[in-house]
Amino acid sequence: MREVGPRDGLQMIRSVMPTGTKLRWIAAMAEAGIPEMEVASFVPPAAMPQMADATEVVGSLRASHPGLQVMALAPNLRGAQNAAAAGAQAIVLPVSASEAHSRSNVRRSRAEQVAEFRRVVEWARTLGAARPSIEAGISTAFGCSLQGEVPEREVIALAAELAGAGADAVALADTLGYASPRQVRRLVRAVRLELGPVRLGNLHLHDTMGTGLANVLAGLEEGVRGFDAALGGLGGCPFAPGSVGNIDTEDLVYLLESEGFDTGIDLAALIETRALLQEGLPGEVLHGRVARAGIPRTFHPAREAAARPAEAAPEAVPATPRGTTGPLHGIRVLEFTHMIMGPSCGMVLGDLGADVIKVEPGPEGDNTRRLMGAAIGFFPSFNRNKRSLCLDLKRPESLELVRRLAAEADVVLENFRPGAMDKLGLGHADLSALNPRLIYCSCKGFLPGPYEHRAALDEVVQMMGGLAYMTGLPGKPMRAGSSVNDIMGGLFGVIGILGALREREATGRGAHVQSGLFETNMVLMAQHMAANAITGQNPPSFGDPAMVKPWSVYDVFDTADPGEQVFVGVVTETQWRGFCEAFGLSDLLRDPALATQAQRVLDRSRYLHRVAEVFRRLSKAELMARCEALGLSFAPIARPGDLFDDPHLRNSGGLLDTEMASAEGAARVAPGGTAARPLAGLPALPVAVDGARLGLRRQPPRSGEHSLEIAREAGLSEAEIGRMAAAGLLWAPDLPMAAE
Ligand SMILES: CC(C)(COP(=O)([O-])OP(=O)([O-])OC[C@H]1O[C@@H](n2cnc3c(N)ncnc32)[C@H](O)[C@@H]1OP(=O)([O-])[O-])[C@@H](O)C(=O)NCCC(=O)NCCSC(=O)C[C@@](C)(O)CC(=O)[O-]
Repeated sequence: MREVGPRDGLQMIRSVMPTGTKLRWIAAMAEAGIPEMEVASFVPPAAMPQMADATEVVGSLRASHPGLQVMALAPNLRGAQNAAAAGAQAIVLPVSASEAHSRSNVRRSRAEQVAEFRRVVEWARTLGAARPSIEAGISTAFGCSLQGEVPEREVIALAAELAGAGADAVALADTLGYASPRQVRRLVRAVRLELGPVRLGNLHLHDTMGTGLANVLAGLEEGVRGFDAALGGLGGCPFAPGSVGNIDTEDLVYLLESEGFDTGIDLAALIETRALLQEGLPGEVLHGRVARAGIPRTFHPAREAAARPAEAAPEAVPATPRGTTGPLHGIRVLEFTHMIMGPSCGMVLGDLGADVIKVEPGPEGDNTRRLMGAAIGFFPSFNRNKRSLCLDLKRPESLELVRRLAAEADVVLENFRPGAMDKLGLGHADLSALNPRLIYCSCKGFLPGPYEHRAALDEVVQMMGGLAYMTGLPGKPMRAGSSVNDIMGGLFGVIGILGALREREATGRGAHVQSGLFETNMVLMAQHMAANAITGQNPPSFGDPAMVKPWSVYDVFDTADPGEQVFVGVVTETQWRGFCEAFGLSDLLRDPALATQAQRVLDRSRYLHRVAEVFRRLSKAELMARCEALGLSFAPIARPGDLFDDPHLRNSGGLLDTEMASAEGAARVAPGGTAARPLAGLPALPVAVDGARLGLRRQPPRSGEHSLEIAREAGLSEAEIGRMAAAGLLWAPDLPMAAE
């Protein structure tokens, strides 16, 4: 919070405030907690008699308020030198984006004022460590009453030029108060991208059109954390006709505190300082809604609200249960995917609360819906919590809608063949040029390198990446029984996206995230590569009887129930003792050849057949109950169909009741055309946050189920949507299909 009333506010008032009253007013505001203030303007007193006491004001405040950041405005080198001599810790030099305003305000062209700014920076450098910081304030950044529109690209270029000239910060000023929140978002975003977050200075807003506080919110959303304001809403630029008051400091404090930002300012004490302002400016009308209405009893400063126990909080909207909105609520993902790797990445983002739009070819949608055999379950497993938009991307007329969506999206996600998205005009270069904040995630077979042009499947990378060797029998490589790399590759994509989202908060810039199937498999192989490096040998595979199991008991055993097996693990000395005693094998404890785990591991044949005999006499249920009572690790050998009834999964929110209708391949398996289970509990994400699981907000969509609502949200008129549908560019189940 920077108070600019003593400078921007007073320069618009004809009467001159007595220096003594001014100093008392500024002191009172500082004591109310205002941390920094523009207290004067170093201009010729003849031009602005209100500022004739600038040197005295700055000098006196530096002496009386060492904790206050004392700042001043100076239009030129001479003013900056005077300000520094008086003791100003920071100097703001105005540089107009509007040529006409520049000539009216500082009687120089914009280029001449930039040159003046350079001179100021160069002079300041000669002062060494004690120099004041030099800020550039870009006036009329959002429009000008003299010139009219101020092109955004000129403001961005000016900001870059001033930063390049050595500005410590570059602030954006809406001198006329014409800005809208949308304009603030765009310009702040672009300038921040150009300068980085550190050198983006304050947002200086006026409230001419009543949009001041709305613009503050837009700035906050774009990461701005410094705002100028004037007590009593005074202010304006005498050289920009039509310029009226700054946003009001008291109202801004009310807004920021209510939004949870701790300004460190005592609002009541601040409002009291209006009396001193009024005393110095008798007859002047002061603005400000909070001061007029009084601070409501419902107001709780951020620090106080944070310290209040939850039950004492005002009747709060009940916290939205996690899983209803989720931590990625507000993030928009545009997904172009098929199979597993891309869809699983999008589903995790959707589970975390993002709005995921899956763009599918029409009218039948993603081919994955119609896969058969072992792939029959792919679609419903990896496409919940998404909306479906059916578009023909091969026709350039469709691309306008996709571009509109990409311009507003946070994330684009794709897993097509290398180069396929570029061919469509939707590659990273195309879309990031459209939306520099975009995070573009490509899930591919291989990361950049010699193999990057290759297509890949999970099985391919399991074979070439050693996993099939490690899983199979000697001479019989075997892939893992699930698409481990596809799913994990999608997850690594999510991790990259989350990192890029976090980084974007600081830089304002998106990123190209890439995730590779082969490289994912290599994460799984690290332990075996390390084993090879240590022993000098390839480890035997898990299917190889020669593999040395590192524990006393770590095997699958038959039980008395025909065909039913149980895995049991005995992995510590304590477990071994308890196990032998409980199962009538105490003699093994007395055998000196089996005294340590290291001995047992090398001589398992000496006792494992005894263990197997004992277990074969017990039912599956009895064996598991005894293992559970003993605290041993054990597991039944489950098949997929057993898992729907697993009591732990069922009673812990671990299964999400998912419609199977999107698995269209099922119609060809089950006679009669219906899947065996129209609704099935499929696994939720394996994480709980504060004890809650992430849930199902949307069933896997029908193809094109949300085409209409998405097209409308993107701003297409009904007529445009109708034309696209008639031309066979866009499909929705409730629209008449295009003529074949
Ligand atoms: C999987 C492959 C090999 C298939 O490779 P592919 O068959 O060559 O297909 P594609 O995915 O590259 O191309 C899709 C085509 O559809 C088009 N298209 C797309 N959307 C639209 C639309 N809306 N409207 C109109 N057209 C559309 C798109 O433009 C493109 O057109 P083309 O360039 O061929 O003319 C490849 O995609 C790839 O390498 N992807 C990256 C790596 C990857 O994801 N691999 C894993 C996929 S396999 C999997 O997930 C399951 C599996 C098999 O691994 C399971 C297991 O083994 O356990």
